[in-house]
Amino acid sequence: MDMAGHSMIVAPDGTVLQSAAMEAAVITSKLDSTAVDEQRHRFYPAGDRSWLTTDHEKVQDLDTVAAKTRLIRRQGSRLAFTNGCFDLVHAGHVSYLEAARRTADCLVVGINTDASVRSLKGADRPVNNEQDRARVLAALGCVDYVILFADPTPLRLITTLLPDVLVKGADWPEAEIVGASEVKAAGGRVVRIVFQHDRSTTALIDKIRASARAPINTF
Ligand SMILES: Nc1ncnc2c1ncn2[C@@H]1O[C@H](COP(=O)(O)OP(=O)(O)OP(=O)(O)O)[C@@H](O)[C@H]1O
Ligand SMILES: O=P(O)(O)O[C@@H]1O[C@H]([C@H](O)CO)[C@@H](O)[C@H](O)[C@@H]1O
Repeated sequence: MDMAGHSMIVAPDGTVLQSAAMEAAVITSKLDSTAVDEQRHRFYPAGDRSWLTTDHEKVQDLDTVAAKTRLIRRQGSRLAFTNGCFDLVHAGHVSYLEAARRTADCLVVGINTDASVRSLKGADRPVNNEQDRARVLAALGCVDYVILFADPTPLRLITTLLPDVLVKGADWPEAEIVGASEVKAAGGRVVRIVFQHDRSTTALIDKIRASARAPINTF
C-alpha cells in the first residue's frame, strides 16, 4: 500500500497498525485473524449480535453497578435510576421503564426483595419472587442494570449512585420520592412519569381472584 505523510493503517477500534514516514513508501501490516474476528463482532452489528448484554449479566449488586456506571459516566453518559416492586409486570411498567430510559443513556432499576415487598404491600405479596421479577425486568431492552434491595426504601442505592435523573411514576408526589433531595443537591433532576396505561398489579390480582370465584360457564 503506497502511503506517505504520516498516513496510517488503523484497525476499526482505533489501534494504529502501521504508519508511514514523510516520504512515499509501501507499508504493510500483518492482520491478526483473531483480532479481526473479535472486531467484526464488535463493529459489525448485523453479525451474531454477541455484543447484546444477556439478561443475567444485568442483575448485579450495588458495588458492581456503581463501578460499571462510574466508567460510562466518565465517558459522558448520563445515568437514570428508578425503583419499584414490579411484581406482575404489565404494560404500564413497560411504558414507564421505556420513558425512564429515554431520560438518560443508561437505566438502573432497583427492585425490592420479597421481604421488602411484603413489608410494603402485605403478606400475600409478591406473587412473583425476587429472582423472577429481576429476570423479567432484565429482559427489557430499555433496562441496563437491575439491583435487588432489601431496605424499606432505595435511599442507599440512590445516594451511592447519585444518578443524573431519578425517575418515579406520577402516582408519587415529588415530596414523597425517596432520594429526590439528595439527587437534586448533587446536581441531578427528578422526573415523574405520567401513566399511559391504567394498569396496576393489584388490579390484575383482583381480576384473577374474581375470575377464580366466578361460576364456570356450563353449556
Ligand atoms: N400503569 C402504570 N403506568 C406507568 N407507571 C406505572 C404504572 N403502574 C405503576 N407504575 C410505576 O411503576 C413503578 C413500580 O410500581 P409498582 O410495582 O408498585 O406497580 P403497581 O402496578 O402500582 O403495583 P401495585 O398495584 O402492587 O402497587 C413505580 O414507579 C410506579 O410509579
Ligand atoms: O413499586 P412502588 O411501590 O412504586 O415502589 C416503592 O417506591 C418507593 C418510592 O421510591 C418512594 O419514593 C420505595 O421507597 C419503596 O421501597 C418501593 O420501591
